[in-house]
Amino acid sequence: MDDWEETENAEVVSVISCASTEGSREHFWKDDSSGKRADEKSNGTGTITGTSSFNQDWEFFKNTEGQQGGIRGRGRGRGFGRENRSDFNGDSNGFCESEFRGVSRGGHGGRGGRGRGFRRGTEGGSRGGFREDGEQRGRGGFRGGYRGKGENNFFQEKENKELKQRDEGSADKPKVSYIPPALAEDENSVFAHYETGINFDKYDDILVNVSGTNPPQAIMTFEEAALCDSLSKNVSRSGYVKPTPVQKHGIPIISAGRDLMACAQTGSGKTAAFLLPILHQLMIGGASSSFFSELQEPKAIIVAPTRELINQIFLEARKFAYGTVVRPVVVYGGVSIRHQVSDLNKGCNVLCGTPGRLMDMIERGKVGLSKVQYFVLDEADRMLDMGFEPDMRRLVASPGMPSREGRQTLMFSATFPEEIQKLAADFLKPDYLFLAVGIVGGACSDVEQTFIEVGKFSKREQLLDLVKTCGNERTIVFVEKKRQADFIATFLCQENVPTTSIHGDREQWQREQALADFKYGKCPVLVATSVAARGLDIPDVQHVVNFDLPGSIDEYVHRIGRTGRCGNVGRAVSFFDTDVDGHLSRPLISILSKAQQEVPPWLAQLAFSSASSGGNFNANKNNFAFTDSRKGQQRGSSFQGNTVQSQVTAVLQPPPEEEEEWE
Ligand SMILES: Nc1ncnc2c1ncn2[C@@H]1O[C@H](COP(=O)(O)OP(=O)(O)OP(=O)(O)O)[C@@H](O)[C@H]1O
Repeated sequence: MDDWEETENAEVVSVISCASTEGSREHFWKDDSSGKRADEKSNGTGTITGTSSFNQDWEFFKNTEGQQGGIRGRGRGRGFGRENRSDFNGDSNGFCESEFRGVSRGGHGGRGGRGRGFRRGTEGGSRGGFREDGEQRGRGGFRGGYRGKGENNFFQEKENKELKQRDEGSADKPKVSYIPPALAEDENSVFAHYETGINFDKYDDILVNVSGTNPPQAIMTFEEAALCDSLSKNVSRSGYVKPTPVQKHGIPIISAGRDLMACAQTGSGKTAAFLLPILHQLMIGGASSSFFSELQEPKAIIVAPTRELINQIFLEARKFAYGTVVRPVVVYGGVSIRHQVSDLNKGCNVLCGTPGRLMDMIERGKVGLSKVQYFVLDEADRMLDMGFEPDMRRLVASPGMPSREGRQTLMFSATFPEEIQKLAADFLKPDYLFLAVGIVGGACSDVEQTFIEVGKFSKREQLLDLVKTCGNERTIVFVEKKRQADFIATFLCQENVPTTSIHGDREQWQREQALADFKYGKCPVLVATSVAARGLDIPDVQHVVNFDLPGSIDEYVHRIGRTGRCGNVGRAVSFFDTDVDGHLSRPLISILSKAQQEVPPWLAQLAFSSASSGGNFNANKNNFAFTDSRKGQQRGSSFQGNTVQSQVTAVLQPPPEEEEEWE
């Protein structure tokens, strides 16, 4: 059943987070009135400090409570909305029951991002009415065919008017007023990091392939990268002693001005691989931005598919640019646009954004593209799949954006399906380099993968057993549906397992709160949809549980990559329901064997029987690739370096209907 087809009388339970079995929610909030969260002082390893969003959230909640009520009432949407009130005013005991239950019906669905007509309660409001941001625009009204000149003006005026209205809010559409807490500026907070793990040095043994003409020589040390002084200092302060393979090869390629498509396993330092050479160039080029100008013209644009990920990239950029003239800025949905515009106006050399909000800023005339030298797509295969490809095409076709010859385009991911590689070629110069560290699309070998054959009705009990044995170790539980995320989180809370949840139907402040509660140990279990599958670098995540396996093998690789990062080891346990997950048996076996891990006999049997019965196995179509897609087309051409993997095949499934709304 689709998320939106909730039966009229179903009681919907939603979760903010359940952090302690002592005292009430009210107590929980009041305790932190000092402005600092008790839990933020330590992450259990003593290395992380951070700024609290707690009091601000509370203020936000108080300020918007009326609005949240006000946005309900249209459409069939049904409410999760009361969750907030029951959370904060709820009675003090039995927090699981009183805090997380709340039913609201008749929600104002707002206008769904992708043309869905209705949504549930508060969530509905947040996707519709609460969003005055670019996502909706990106996904809705600005698409379409050619417009004549006059028509363009007409549309432009109409769009400007709409933007203005949205920005100012209107009676039935409250504007997004959430302002994230100010970031801590002190050095310790900026450079907080976790330690590399015991397997960090094993990165050196990974096979690396660079294909394309004249690749520059790899560096072996950061000194060889000859980064400018301040950047070099910031690299050391970040605890980086030696570069990872993707950095050893990626940094000189980018510094040589080449376009790049880079594929390296999860958690192996791709972010720094693109940030360091870009920041270096901007620093030596005497980056200047127009302070307090209404039009900012960044030299680098970085896009990523989710708000949390782009924010993380921004924080990395801010860290490396610390104490220099380079000013990174981040824009993403769910946050007050005015707040972001005023931040932008203070100057911007590197702009990090989710596609919707970024396009919004461009269309509002706040961001000009004519000075763009670097265009970076992180999680590039996601940015170019069906969901985002039109946005990316629109972005590169936007007025002022230099053509691919006039800019440097850089793409990074842990997975690069062949179809996407072909598509990506439209954005890259023809002589781009393809860098493969290890097996393209392969899972991180530091993650021990286990599978449990389980029917859908016993998953909950199995999960409970699992998380109870994990104690306080940090665990991410992935589910397919947003509603399921709330149900499972509530279930675990009721079983006294401090749990929170993150998914695309939660307000931005709730998402940030959930991540903070998870990061700083208040809730060691985070139940998440695929919105948290890619890129998130959360310290000390020891376990990933796939309560539901994802529809695609690539998504599986990204999900389990939330643990076992940067040389640390981790565990992934997946519930395998033969009724629904059968199509994954073959690609999973392939992933397991490439990571040199044991294949459970029942999984091998299943894969074998599905292949011998004809199944939908298609030997010619991989849904994850192992090499530079140009090789097959241009045998005998000038490509250098040969990727060796080839024999593994996978089942090509039609992409599952996407439930999560992306940024
Ligand atoms: N050379 C290095 N030395 C020490 N730590 C590093 C180094 N490079 C990166 N890291 C750290 O490793 C962690 C993972 O890096 P990063 O998030 O860039 O991985 P990624 O390859 O982008 O992963 P994903 O595919 O999941 O997006 C981060 O905490 C980062 O600061």
